[in-house]
Amino acid sequence: MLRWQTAGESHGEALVAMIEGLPSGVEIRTDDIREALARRRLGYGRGARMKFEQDQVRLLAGVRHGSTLGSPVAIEIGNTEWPKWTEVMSADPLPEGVTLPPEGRNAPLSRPRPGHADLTGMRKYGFTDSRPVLERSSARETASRVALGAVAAKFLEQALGIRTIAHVVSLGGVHADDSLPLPTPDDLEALDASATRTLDKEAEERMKQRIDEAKSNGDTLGGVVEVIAYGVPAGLGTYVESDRRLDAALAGALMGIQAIKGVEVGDGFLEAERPGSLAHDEIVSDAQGHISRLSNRAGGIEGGMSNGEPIRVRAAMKPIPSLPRALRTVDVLTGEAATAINQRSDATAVPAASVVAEAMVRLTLARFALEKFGGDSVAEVRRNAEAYVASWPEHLR
Ligand SMILES: Cc1cc2nc3c(=O)[nH]c(=O)nc-3n(C[C@H](O)[C@H](O)[C@H](O)COP(=O)(O)O)c2cc1C
Ligand SMILES: C=C(O[C@@H]1CC(C(=O)O)=C[C@@H](OP(=O)(O)O)[C@H]1O)C(=O)O
Repeated sequence: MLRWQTAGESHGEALVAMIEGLPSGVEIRTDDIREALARRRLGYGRGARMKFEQDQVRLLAGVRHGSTLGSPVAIEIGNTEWPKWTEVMSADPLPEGVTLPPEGRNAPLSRPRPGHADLTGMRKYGFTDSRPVLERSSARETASRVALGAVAAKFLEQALGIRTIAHVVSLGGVHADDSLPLPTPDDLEALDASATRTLDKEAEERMKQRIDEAKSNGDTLGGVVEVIAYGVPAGLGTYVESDRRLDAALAGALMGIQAIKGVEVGDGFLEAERPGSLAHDEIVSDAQGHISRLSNRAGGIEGGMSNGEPIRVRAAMKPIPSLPRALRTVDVLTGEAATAINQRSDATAVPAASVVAEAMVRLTLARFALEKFGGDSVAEVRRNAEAYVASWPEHLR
């Protein structure tokens, strides 16, 4: 089974990510990971840190001469801010006699921020300061998952021809025109060039205006992102047990991203409002006698299995909870009313969240594809997948 794990604090020395269970022969370069990480840093409304934080990537293990070995892949992403944080975040006790002045970045954070893990994290782990909580609950961690997603993407494409794309469908209540054609992986350059990762230029201008307004009001914005996966063969996941459903796994993977509060598969919540006659994807036989669909409202998943249509999932992100216009809280040291600490922060990170969501979809599809097809080398996975499809009667392929 494909497994992955990450470690690292937001202002620690580095993030570390591992993925185990990939076959040999996946071609991957440090630059592929670097590019994915650069994409996550961009986006209109990102805060100051993203302007100077450079992700220093090292492929530490599992890859030789640009190709995976079948052994665990380990990736390190160094924090360029580390020199400023070495003492505050030192793993070892500070040398005898060295104490940090209780100001600046050393100041105890006793005013938990609503909308963050701060308050409950302090109670749960026994801290009187939210620093140890925010260091790991911060979305800095998503850089590790994007790095892993870049590796999964190479596997999916090389073994199975699966490609993904992610975009922003709404930001701060401004919706991109949903009658526009869905983006495909060929739109990646255009999406990279877009400040809000949307192909609707007119909506983009309004989104940017909305972000500017929010910023000048000391406020923040959320939005909705969508990931589409093309070329996924029918039959990943299963209806036979709930915990093996592909839709459930994708929903869990997306909900596991910081600040994601809702997930839709296909037309999702809109489906609940439609009559059955307008909610499903009718099956027809085309001119060549091949089975096909008249629509894809299901988002490529029926019965917990991919059905061969593009997979389409959406995630709703809440507004960034660290507001310049600070929210009310209580100082846990004095019990007195206070306003939440507000360090520099993003006005919105919805474009970045689309990149993170894509990484989670890639990882989840890679896990399900390996479960279905197995194989210790890319060539073996490919052979298994081809034999599987070839086993269907001609008209079902
Ligand atoms: C890519 C990304 C960037 C984020 N940047 C910030 C930020 O700069 N400031 C902030 O307060 N929250 C930021 N967040 C959101 C917090 O990490 C998130 O709201 C917090 O972890 C609590 O969310 P939860 O209740 O869903 O875990 C970001 C989230 C993501 C996905
Ligand atoms: C560092 C990243 O995002 C951070 C996510 C984040 C949060 O609270 O989630 C808060 C901010 O960090 P800081 O408080 O150090 O400015 C963001 O910059 C990143 O995405 O790489």
